[in-house]
Amino acid sequence: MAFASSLSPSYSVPSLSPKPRNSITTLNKIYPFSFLHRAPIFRVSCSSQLQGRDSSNFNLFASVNSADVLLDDAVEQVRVPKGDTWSIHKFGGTCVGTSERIQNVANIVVRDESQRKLVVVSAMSKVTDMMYDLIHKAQARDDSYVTAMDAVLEKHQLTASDLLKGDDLNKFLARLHEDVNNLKAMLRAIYIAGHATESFSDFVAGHGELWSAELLSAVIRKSGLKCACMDTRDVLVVNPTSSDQVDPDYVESGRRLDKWYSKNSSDIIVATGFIASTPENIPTTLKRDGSDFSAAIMGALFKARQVTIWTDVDGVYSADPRKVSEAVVLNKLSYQEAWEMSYFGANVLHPRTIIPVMKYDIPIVIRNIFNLSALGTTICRPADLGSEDGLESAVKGFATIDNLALVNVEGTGMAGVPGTSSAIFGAVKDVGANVIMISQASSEHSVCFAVPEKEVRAVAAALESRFREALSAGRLSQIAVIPNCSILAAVGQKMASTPGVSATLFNALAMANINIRAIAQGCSEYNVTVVVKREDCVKALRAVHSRFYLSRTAIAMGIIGPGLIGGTFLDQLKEQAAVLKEKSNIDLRVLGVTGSKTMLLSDMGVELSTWRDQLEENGEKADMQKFVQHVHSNHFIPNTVIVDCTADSSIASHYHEWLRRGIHVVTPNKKANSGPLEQYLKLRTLQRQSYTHYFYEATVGAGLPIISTLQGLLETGDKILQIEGIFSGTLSYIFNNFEGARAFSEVVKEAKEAGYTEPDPRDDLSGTDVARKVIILARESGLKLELSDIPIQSLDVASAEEFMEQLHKYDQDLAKQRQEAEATGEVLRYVGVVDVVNQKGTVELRRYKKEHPFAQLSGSDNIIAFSTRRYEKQPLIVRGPGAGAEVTAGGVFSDVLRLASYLGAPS
Ligand SMILES: NC(=O)C1=CN([C@@H]2O[C@H](COP(=O)(O)OP(=O)(O)OC[C@H]3O[C@@H](n4cnc5c(N)ncnc54)[C@H](OP(=O)(O)O)[C@@H]3O)[C@@H](O)[C@H]2O)C=CC1
Ligand SMILES: N[C@@H](CC=O)C(=O)O
Ligand code: NA
Repeated sequence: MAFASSLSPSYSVPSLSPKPRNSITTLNKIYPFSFLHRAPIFRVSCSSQLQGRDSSNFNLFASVNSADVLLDDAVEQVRVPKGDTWSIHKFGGTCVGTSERIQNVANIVVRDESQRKLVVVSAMSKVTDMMYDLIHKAQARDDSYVTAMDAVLEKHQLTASDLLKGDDLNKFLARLHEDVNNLKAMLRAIYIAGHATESFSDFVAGHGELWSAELLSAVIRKSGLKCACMDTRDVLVVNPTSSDQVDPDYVESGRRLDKWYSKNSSDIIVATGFIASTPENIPTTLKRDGSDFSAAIMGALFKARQVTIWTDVDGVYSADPRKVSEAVVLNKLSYQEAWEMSYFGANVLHPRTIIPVMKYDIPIVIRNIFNLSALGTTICRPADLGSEDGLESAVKGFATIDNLALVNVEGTGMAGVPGTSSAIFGAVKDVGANVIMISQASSEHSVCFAVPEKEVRAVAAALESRFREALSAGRLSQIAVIPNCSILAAVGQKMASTPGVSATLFNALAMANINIRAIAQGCSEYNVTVVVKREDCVKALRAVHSRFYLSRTAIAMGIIGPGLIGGTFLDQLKEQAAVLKEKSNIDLRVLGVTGSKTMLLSDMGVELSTWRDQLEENGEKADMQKFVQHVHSNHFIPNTVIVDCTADSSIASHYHEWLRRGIHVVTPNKKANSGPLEQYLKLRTLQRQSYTHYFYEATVGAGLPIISTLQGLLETGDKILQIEGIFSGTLSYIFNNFEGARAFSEVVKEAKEAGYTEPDPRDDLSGTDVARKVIILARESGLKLELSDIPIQSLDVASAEEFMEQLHKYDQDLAKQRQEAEATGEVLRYVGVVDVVNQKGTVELRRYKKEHPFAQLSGSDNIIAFSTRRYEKQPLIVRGPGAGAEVTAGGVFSDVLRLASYLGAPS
């Protein structure tokens, strides 16, 4: 028979009768978790349904122990040359997807300088799916299986014609045709029966591997090297288990390997991945990730130097790079770390593929076939991890699982009642649900566990039915379902021995304003698992990733109002950003800049030396919603701050919403804190209740420490009596320079040109700006005042421009007032007073003796005197320039750095 001759003569036709199940029974057995290399810790392997997402992982540990002995025996027995001489490579379907790629694989194998090489190869990409499709079609009595078979034939014919010539090509094509004819006959039988057994399917599907192995070995032989092709069904013997897995029969496989090698001895072997046979010689497969498993088993049987798994990614990432664009490729992972990462959904090796090589400390290297310059990730024993990584790598990676629900079973009747957990999880098992994590506080008042969202309804119903009596008797108070949850797991070998890792993790989550719904940490300490709201999951992942892998503190910034202050702030940031990153580990990224008409958005950070040109040339139409959305969520940095450098009340009215969304706000804009009292109080209440920060130092005295001084006094229990001062840089400048024959209007223009005035200078000259500052300080001191409670003179001019043009009208009146003051040895000063004792605020033009500190100012100086219970006789005085681009932008900048330090940056 053609297919029999193309395979090993020892094969029997797949049997239609049920196969004997010969799995290793490990349930309900206590076994030491021996490979931890630590004090003995015992894990209890209970019912597989209760343990986790892929419950078989846990039982694997038990299998290791039983299989250990067998593997040892097998390896002992194998007489083929073993040890450091062999290197194992595994190439997946995409690596051999085209003729060029197969040639590339052959080149890699030839270049490998190891003395002996065994190459495990998968079917060409898509071929396994095509083969299963043939079977489905035949089963469904769909005639098109014939043309589908021809398509598979053509694919391999074309590939072979590209790669081989002459005899080599003819030999391959002859075999291919023979196989296809046999497969057609077999598919015909399936078509007639309308049914295919699992072994029939496995037999048909496995041809993809046979053909790619034949092709690759022929291509390697082209380079003059001897290369044998191994049909692994002649060697690998496995026992299917009940959980859609197989257990290798190492002893029998070793025996068959010896037999095979005695006939096919070669220093290069290309072996089929994925396929194997049962002890009865019935073709089967190694199931999911089968080719990786084939490579690992071969690695163990040959006691290889290394197993290299070739794939299309640079290695194992510290987090899913689709979710965290700054995820890094990990150089090294321990077997246990790789295990945990894969368990939590990272695209690493399936745990079972690690077991055989782990037994002999054989490193597995994950490499990218499309990027040979990437060194890949080495998965090895903990002792080989090295210590070059430092403290931060106590956590190696983060993984997430979405679409979960938490179930919380709560009640006083649970405490001290043996069997409660068993009853809960027994009910869960009965509905076939898979428990992903469990958490129970030691008070025993509640047990909380996570299950896939799609299973939670059945779980809740089962629990309600199981505990109906307890619920009605009040022994259980509730069975609550918390939907829309995700799991975030931090994985790392060194977590066990590094204090403070959990604290750092939880702190990063708190700083990103993420609420943790449940926590679990197994005693292995290889992972800490938290449950968060699904909508927070990516943000949480980015927050913890950035905390452990990026700078200590990464902050995404959105700058609104790149005018005088905003622009100067961006320039200061440009000068200082690198120093901050290097010295203080603070990464400030401006992801957006917006004015009222145009905005500039960037995913990785606006180039700070060219932002003005970029905004002008590439700016898009300003859209505040899009701007905030971009800065806050469309990136990899967990912390966001919006820096509002406008004087706009409508921008200020967004602060509440931004803070509520976890966006920090820094601003020199006085509108929010001097606007309607009710909104102000709402804002401050929200700020105090959350971990979101709102800093506004530059609203009073520009960069001078006025707000922080007042807050310091109040927080340390001092009692404010009065705050009196010259709060306007503009007016200070004007009165400091309004001397001799100079016109008032001329001095005002100078103040405007120096950048001291408000965007609308009428605010300065009318006293409104000072009144706003008085209100800000009054409210900070606890007074509930509105701006309208402070009488100021209103100016009756249509626009700021018109006002500046008509300034000369004020010259005469002010010149007169000044002369009157001078005549009595006094100067004019515009002062603001917060009278905390009498709960009122005032602004007015006052006269001061020339010796008075308020008369000693120069330039745009502000001077603010705090009279308090502690500073009653001599007030605490802060003095210095209180307006201007550099000092104000500096004040804004230092608020941003204060935020960074609140978010964990070193102080
Ligand atoms: N100058 C100083 O010494 C001090 C100033 N301050 C405060 O700093 C803030 C900025 O002042 P300054 O830089 O001098 O003012 P500018 O007029 O120079 O800049 C204001 C900026 O805000 C932008 N803007 C205005 N409205 C909006 C809006 N609705 N949406 C987006 N952007 C908007 C403007 O953009 P566009 O041009 O596109 O309209 C402009 O870029 C003010 O609140 C001021 O009180 C505080 C302390 C001292
Ligand atoms: N225009 C203001 C600027 C600071 O708040 C002033 O003159 O003080
Ligand atoms: Na200030």
